[in-house]
Amino acid sequence: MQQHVSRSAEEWRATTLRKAQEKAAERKDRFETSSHIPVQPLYTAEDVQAFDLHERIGFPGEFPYTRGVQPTMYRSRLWTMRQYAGFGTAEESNKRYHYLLSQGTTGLSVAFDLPTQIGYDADHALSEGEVGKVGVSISSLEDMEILLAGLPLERISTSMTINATASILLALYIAVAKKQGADLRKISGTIQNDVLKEYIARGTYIYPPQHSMRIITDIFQYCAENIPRWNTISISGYHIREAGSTAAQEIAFTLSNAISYVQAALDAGLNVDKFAGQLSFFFNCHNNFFEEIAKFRAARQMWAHIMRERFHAQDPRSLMLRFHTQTAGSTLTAQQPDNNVVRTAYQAMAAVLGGTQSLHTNSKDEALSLPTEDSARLALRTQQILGYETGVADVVDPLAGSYFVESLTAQLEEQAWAYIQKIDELGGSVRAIELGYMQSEIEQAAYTYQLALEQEEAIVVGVNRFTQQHEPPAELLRVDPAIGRGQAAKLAALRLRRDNEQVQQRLQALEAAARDSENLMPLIIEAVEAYATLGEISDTLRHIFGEQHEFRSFDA
Ligand SMILES: CC(C)(COP(=O)(O)OP(=O)(O)OC[C@H]1O[C@@H](n2cnc3c(N)ncnc32)[C@H](O)[C@@H]1OP(=O)(O)O)[C@@H](O)C(=O)NCCC(=O)NCCSC(=O)CCC(=O)O
Repeated sequence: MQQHVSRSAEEWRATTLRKAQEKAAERKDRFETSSHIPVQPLYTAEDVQAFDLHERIGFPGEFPYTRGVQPTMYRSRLWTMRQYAGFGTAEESNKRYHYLLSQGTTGLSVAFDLPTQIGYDADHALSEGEVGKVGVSISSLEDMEILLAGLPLERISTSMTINATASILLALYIAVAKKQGADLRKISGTIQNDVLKEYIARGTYIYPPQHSMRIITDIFQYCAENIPRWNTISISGYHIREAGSTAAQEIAFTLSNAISYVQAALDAGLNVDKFAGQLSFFFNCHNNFFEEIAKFRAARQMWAHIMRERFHAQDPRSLMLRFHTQTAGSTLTAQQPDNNVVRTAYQAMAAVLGGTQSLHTNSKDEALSLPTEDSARLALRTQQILGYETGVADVVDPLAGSYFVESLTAQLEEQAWAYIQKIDELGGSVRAIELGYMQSEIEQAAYTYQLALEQEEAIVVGVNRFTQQHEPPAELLRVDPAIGRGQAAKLAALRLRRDNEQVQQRLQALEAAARDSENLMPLIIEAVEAYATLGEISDTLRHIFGEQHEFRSFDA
């Protein structure tokens, strides 16, 4: 039977297809995906003959989880609609979260400004001009109480995009949850806490790698014992992709980083099944529809194998790659911003067909500014239409068995395994980052794409094709530039009001623990509860751990 199919596909190519191509030449000499996988005109059973399809895909909710981590997927529960939001003051951001919830968003996702992300208080000289710009400004427990006012932390899950200062923001969240009287064993959410990708692609790191890894493993251990439903890290390919990587690199570098986190935790003496179930992932969803779906399926399968075979995890939850997706910010265009609604909708559909657990859809104006309330609502409506109107959520992993998607999944995997092997040979992710390896691979991929764009091999509608002369100005959100002064005044008042002796004692206790190997989390929680600020805590750790500057560039 297989022979018959393969023979007839070959015959079809030699006869019917060839004749058709003679009459109507194809649009391009070569069709390929972002990872340079050639795309054939047709896929048939022969493209999946080389592997045991059943073994590769299995069933949903079972090893190797290619078809999804939940047996019923969206038939029981739609993905979490989790719109990333936050700007200006805690008051303004809190208002936006209540608004999003009133419009049907099902999870919260907090964006912090750059000073908060790199451990400077709003009144620090280096914070000037940045306070409240790309996210909310949080310097102390006082701000966090306002940010989370009226939000039931036992019932809603909250993601916080915070990395170098993740331990502090988590401590602040816990402190507010305790004040609300919430049961810490019930609160759930995610901190991004993925500093390795900050070194590679995003840039908000503070300390050198070995100290960052120590803080991260302290968090794994603290959460496993105290807030067991918390996702302790969101190992992110998103920013690697935004920096210009291919889909295959996105999988490979993310999983390589994940391997390093697991290894660091094991080296610190943790038991794999005690922490691995709360590791989570975060991917980009870019434009190449089928490649993106294949990417999610490949990553899930690879992670299950890594955890079972490399780390000998036993608990099924440790083998499951659970992930959040954000549509690709880098595909949004400042030109003809309405087109971004369409791009985002296609990308969102690919994320859902790929089995995402949680999704952020970008707003149409995000190439120009933070989203207005209206555009944030339209982005959420895009998800709601996908979930409630299109029917794509009614069946589990509908594209399994597609010759094309399965073939792409296998080819992406092959490329990603080769990268993982290369990184292992270099000595693992941390070493590869120090050598500048991932950074240089991404730069090369970004450069290749830029050339394709300039030579118009890659088309971006409204940018290098179908442009429009006169575009009406868009209505944009503006963050009040006076916010920095207001935040500084608030902090000055706090520093006068709080018990400064207690603050100093707690910072000293933290410093002593940092010199030693004691878990830092309980001490950071005690410090924030005494209203020590984010900047003071970060400075205490800077003093012991030092600061990381740029990495070298890679010599192949
Ligand atoms: C694990 C994820 C990915 C998703 O968690 P969620 O809580 O949303 O979803 P979930 O775990 O799938 O589902 C919640 C609960 O429902 C259960 N559940 C779900 N589906 C089910 C089904 N079909 N049958 C039975 N149970 C089901 C789950 O097991 C879970 O319960 P149990 O808990 O009991 O199992 C988490 O880490 C997350 O929410 N991440 C979001 C990250 C994020 O928003 N990042 C923003 C980055 S923004 C960014 O970086 C932008 C750029 C920049 O700033 O640079």
